[in-house]
Amino acid sequence: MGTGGAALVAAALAVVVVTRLWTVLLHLVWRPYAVARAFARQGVRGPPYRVFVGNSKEVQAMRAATSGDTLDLNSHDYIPRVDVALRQGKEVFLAQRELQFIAFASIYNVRVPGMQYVPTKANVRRWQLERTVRGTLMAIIGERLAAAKEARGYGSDLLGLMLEANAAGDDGGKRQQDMSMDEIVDECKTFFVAGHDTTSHLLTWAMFLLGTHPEWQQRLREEVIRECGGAEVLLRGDSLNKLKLVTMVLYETLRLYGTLPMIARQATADSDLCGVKVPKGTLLLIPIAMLHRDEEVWAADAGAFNPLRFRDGMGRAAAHPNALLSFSSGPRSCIGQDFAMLEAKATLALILRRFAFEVAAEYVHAPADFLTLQTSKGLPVVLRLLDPYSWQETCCSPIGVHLQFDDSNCNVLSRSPRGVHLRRRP
Ligand code: HEM
Repeated sequence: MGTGGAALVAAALAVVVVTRLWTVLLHLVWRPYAVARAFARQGVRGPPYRVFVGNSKEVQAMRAATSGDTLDLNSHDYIPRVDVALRQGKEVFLAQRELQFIAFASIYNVRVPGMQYVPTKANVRRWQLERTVRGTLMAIIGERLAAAKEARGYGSDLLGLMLEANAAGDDGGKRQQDMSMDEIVDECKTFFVAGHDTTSHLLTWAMFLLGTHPEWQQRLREEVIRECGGAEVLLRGDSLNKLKLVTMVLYETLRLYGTLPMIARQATADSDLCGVKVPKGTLLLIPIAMLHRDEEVWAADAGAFNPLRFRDGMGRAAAHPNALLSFSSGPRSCIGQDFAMLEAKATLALILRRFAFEVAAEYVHAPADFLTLQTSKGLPVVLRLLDPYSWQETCCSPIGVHLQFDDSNCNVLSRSPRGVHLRRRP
């Protein structure tokens, strides 16, 4: 290559480097400061932004400071434990009563652009897991495609419908509803994650609340037996739909211990949120758990377990009909909410018909936010078998169980005079 060629390559490289540098500066310096200034002018303030780390360090320090705290069993105020940034936001929120939302420009982990491509230990593990997930899903899809070739069809479930949409795209003309294989794999991943942990945590927290409120547990048991019959009767969808008290308890569980304590939305255009100007691209964190404890919306007993607030339905439980945000709201709300509620009702009905239960003494009440709201060390409960005729406790010894609602994650920890102990696999 001549001198001219080398100069050309160097110039091209320089253009690429300068463009990249400009983008990095824009994202890491100019934009965060501009957004923080824009919000500050409107009265929404937080700790000052620092290049690269934002407010992550403050958030991490505050989370670390509260991680050892445990709560009283009657306290449902885990906000300071799981999101101390929200507590700080609450101060801003309260100080600026006229404002209707809190904006956070910080995220917990520092995100350096391009870092996701660096083979760090965590990234290598992530890549491995992604390969495994994709491989497993593609194997399932492969079986369906093979079955379809034998003219047995794609199946009538969600995967079958998506594969049909994929095949429809094979005839050349692309339609809006056609799906690529990558889109199908992504949808499957979403459903695996969104459809499993969420319901299992809802059930765990419902068991916690019923285990600490025996009077409600008994009311629910009576309702289940009245509407669905005893343990020997098969559960039916129509009888599950009649379980009003169970539904009320599940809503109250979702309010106090909703699986997703916070969701995020990005402004796709410059917007006006109740008088606060939100610039395009701003990431807004919606602190669901905190909103669910707002006394102006949920009444003075917002911090207490009171399923009766839902006696006239979800829409009338609070000052705003859409106040319960556990499944989010609007066009991107949870697609599986009816299914989740039915699943939870059926599981609770099965348990309530067979067992009386209480939270074991060794339980540590320290809800933790690992993307979903979880118990820190499982939920040890003591189950007492009920006599199927009298609904009284039998004379069998109680069984101590670590509940996880996921048998693939449980194993027998020990057998003790009190029964079998199960614990989550590491
Ligand atoms: C108690 C159980 C559940 C809770 C609390 C819950 C909560 C939520 C929330 C809050 C969202 C919105 C997330 C966001 O916008 O960032 C969501 C979305 C979603 N959920 Fe659920 N969910 C539950 C169960 C399920 C189940 C059982 C399924 C599937 C069978 C499911 C599938 C989905 C899907 C696919 C989305 C994404 C919808 C979209 O983006 O358009 N969820 N869920």
